[in-house]
Amino acid sequence: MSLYYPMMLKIKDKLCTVVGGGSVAERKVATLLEYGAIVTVISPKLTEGLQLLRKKNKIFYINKHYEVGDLAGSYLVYAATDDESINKKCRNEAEAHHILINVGDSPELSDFILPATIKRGSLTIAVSTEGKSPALSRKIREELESLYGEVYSEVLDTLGEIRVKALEEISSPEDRKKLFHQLVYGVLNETALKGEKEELNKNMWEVYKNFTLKKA
Ligand SMILES: C[C@@]1(CC(=O)O)c2cc3[nH]c(cc4nc(cc5[nH]c(cc(n2)[C@H]1CCC(=O)O)[C@@](C)(CC(=O)O)[C@@H]5CCC(=O)O)C(CC(=O)O)=C4CCC(=O)O)c(CCC(=O)O)c3CC(=O)O
Ligand SMILES: NC(=O)C1=CN([C@@H]2O[C@H](COP(=O)(O)OP(=O)(O)OC[C@H]3O[C@@H](n4cnc5c(N)ncnc54)[C@H](O)[C@@H]3O)[C@@H](O)[C@H]2O)C=CC1
Repeated sequence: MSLYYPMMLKIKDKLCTVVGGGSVAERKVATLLEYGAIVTVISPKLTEGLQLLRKKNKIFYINKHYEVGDLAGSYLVYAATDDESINKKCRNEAEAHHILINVGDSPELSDFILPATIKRGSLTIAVSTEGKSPALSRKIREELESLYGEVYSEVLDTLGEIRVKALEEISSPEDRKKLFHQLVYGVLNETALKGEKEELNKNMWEVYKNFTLKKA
């Protein structure tokens, strides 16, 4: 049985707290900001990277050691100090108030863990090992990166546009499914993906046109 339930979480404008100001905290802060969270860091020390974010007003900073009560109002928390007992205290407070927490030194104590991810526009590919081997997650991420290149960002936008149009213009769900499979399995072969993006977009729309003509 899987211990961690995979899902995509919206954290834009949510209050997220990171306890600790080291390199692990810095990495976690970076992803939180990337996804639009409002980030507070609690730590007596900050890395240079975090100090820079503070100067640019990208994060709120509370210069102190963690104390029980500091997590009040948080939606999500990272306990990323180098002190196991402090991380556990954070875990206890979060648990008591139903706040989602990731404990940097303990997948077991974490409500959620981070996968290794690839972003290509709207496409996200995530790899996780239930915390058994972050190094393997990283290796698989690197392998998938060359398989799913930047071109997928545009491909996906076009697929999305075609899908919106198809939902309006093709009434049968069976037919729509056939079309989407033709697009995904047929047009997106290796040679097409290595060619010109314009050509690929044109071909996808061509498939759509031919499909609707045949059905008309
Ligand atoms: C449980 C988890 C908690 C969490 O969510 O943070 C966790 C925990 C720990 N990682 C540790 C070490 C390393 N972490 C990495 C890399 C990444 N770690 C990430 C996630 C996770 N790490 C979660 C589980 C992910 C899963 O299920 O697979 C990635 C995928 C995503 C990210 O962090 O954003 C990112 C790759 C990003 C990328 O490149 O794509 C490397 C590799 C490297 O740097 O080359 C090493 C050194 C090699 C090694 O240890 O494998 C240690 C210290 C162990 C020690 O003390 O020795 C702990 C603590 C522990 O295990 O107790
Ligand atoms: N999840 C992951 O991907 C990884 C997790 N780790 C684990 O994460 C932890 C942190 O690692 P690093 O960032 O490298 O450590 P670090 O030593 O660089 O940073 C620790 C930070 O915690 C702060 N801190 C210490 N006591 C505190 C307290 N009472 N309240 C608030 N802040 C406090 C320190 O000021 C410092 O900024 C370690 O336990 C390590 O095992 C390590 C590597 C990867």
